[in-house]
Amino acid sequence: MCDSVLTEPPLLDLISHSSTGVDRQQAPYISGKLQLPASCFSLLYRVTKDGHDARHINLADATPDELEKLTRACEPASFGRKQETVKDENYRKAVKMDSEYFSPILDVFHTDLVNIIYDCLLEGTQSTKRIKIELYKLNVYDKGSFFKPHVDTPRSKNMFGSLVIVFPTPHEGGALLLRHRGQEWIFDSGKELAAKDEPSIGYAAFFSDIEHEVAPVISGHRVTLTYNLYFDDGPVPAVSKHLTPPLVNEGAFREAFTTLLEDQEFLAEGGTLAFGLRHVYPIKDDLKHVHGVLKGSDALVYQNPVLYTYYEHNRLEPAEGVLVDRVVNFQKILDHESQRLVQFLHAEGGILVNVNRDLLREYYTDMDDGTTEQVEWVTPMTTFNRKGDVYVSYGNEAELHFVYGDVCLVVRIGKVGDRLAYPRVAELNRRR
Ligand SMILES: O=C(O)CCC(=O)C(=O)O
Ligand SMILES: [Fe+2]
Repeated sequence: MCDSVLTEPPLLDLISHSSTGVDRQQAPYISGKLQLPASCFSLLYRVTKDGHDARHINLADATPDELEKLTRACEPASFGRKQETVKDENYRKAVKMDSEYFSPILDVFHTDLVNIIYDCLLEGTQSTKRIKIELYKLNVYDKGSFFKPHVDTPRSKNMFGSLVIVFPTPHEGGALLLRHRGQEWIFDSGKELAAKDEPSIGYAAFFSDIEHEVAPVISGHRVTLTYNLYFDDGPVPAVSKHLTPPLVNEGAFREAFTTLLEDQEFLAEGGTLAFGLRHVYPIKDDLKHVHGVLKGSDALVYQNPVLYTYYEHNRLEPAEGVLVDRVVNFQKILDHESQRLVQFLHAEGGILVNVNRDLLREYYTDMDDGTTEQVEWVTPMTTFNRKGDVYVSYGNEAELHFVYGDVCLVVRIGKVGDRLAYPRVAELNRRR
C-alpha cells in the first residue's frame, strides 16, 4: 500500500474552536501527499495537436528543458464565464492540454485516492454511492501563471466535485487556495512536495461549491491533472475496500488536543465532548464492531473511541437526551409508563445530557447530579447511524412510541490539573 500523507483539517479547526463553538462546519475538501510507484509519474503527449509525434516525460524527475517542451506543446488555458468558454490572461494565465492529446500512466482509480475520497471527503450516504473519476485536463503553470478565484463549471447534474493532482516538479508559489463560508485553506504543493524522498503526488479534492484559486507561480513549473468527480448509478462495488490511510495529522490532532488540555481556561471544570459520526456503519444490536472500522475523520477523533448511542426524545424532558454505551433493547420497557423512559434509560446505564436541573429535581427525586452530564457537541449529531425501536406504554390505553438512537463518539475531559486526555472504556466504566 502506498503511504499517504493526508492533511484533513476539519477536526483540528473544530477542536481548536470547540470551546467557543465558533465553527462547527466540516471542511468541504481534502488535500495531501500520496507516494506512488515510479511508473505513475510517466506521461505521453502529442507534440502538436494535429501531428503524430509523441513524447514521454517522467514528472518525478523532469528537467527544466523537458518541462519547457511540455509547456510549448500546450495551448493557453480557457475557463468558463457564464455560458461561454473564454481566454482572459487577467483571470487565468496558464497553459492546458485536453485529455485526448495526452495519456498519463497514473490511473487514479487504482490508487488509494479512491478510498481517501470515500473515507475522508464523502459523508453519510454519499459514501455508499459509486463514483466516477473522469480525467479532464493537464495544466502547466510556469513563472507568473495563476488562476483567479472561481468555482468549477459542473459538467452534469451528477458532478459533485473536482480532483487536482500536482506532480512533484519543482515550483515555488502556485498554492491552491480554497474558500468556503468565510474560511480559507491553503494547499501549497510546492512546499509539500519539495522533500526529495520517495516520489509523491500532491492532491486536493473538493466539492463543486468551493471557490478556489491558484496563486501566482514564482519559479519552476507546476504541472497538474484535473479530474471531474461524479456520482454514478449503482452502489459501491463490493471489491472497494475502505481504508483509513495513515493519518499523519493524527499526530497534529493529538498535539492540538494536548495543547487544549494544557489550556487552563479550556473546560476548566472538566466536561464531555461529543462528536456526531460523519460516516455510515452497519449498526446492529451492539457497537463493539464499529470501534475497529471507524473511517476518515471519525477515526481521527480518537484512536480508542468510546461509542455511545444518543437517545433524543420529546419525552426525555428534563434532559436534552440520554447517552448509553450500547444499543438499548426497548422490548424490556413493556411494563413501563412512557414518562418513565428516562428512568428506564438511566437504569440501562444512561447518562442524562444537558439537563434542566430544576426540572430534574421536580420530576425525578431519585436521581442525583451524578447521573447527568453537560455535553459539548464538537461536530453536530448526524443520523447516518440511527437505530429505531418501538415500545408500548400502558396508561389509560396502550400507546405505541418510537424512539431513535444515533451513534456518536464521546471524549471526556477532566478538570484542570486532573485531565484524562484519552480515557479508555475501562476507565470510564470504573468511574460510573
Ligand atoms: O490546476 C489547478 O491547481 C486547479 C485548476 C482549476 O482550478 C481548474 O482547472 O478549474
Ligand atoms: Fe477550478
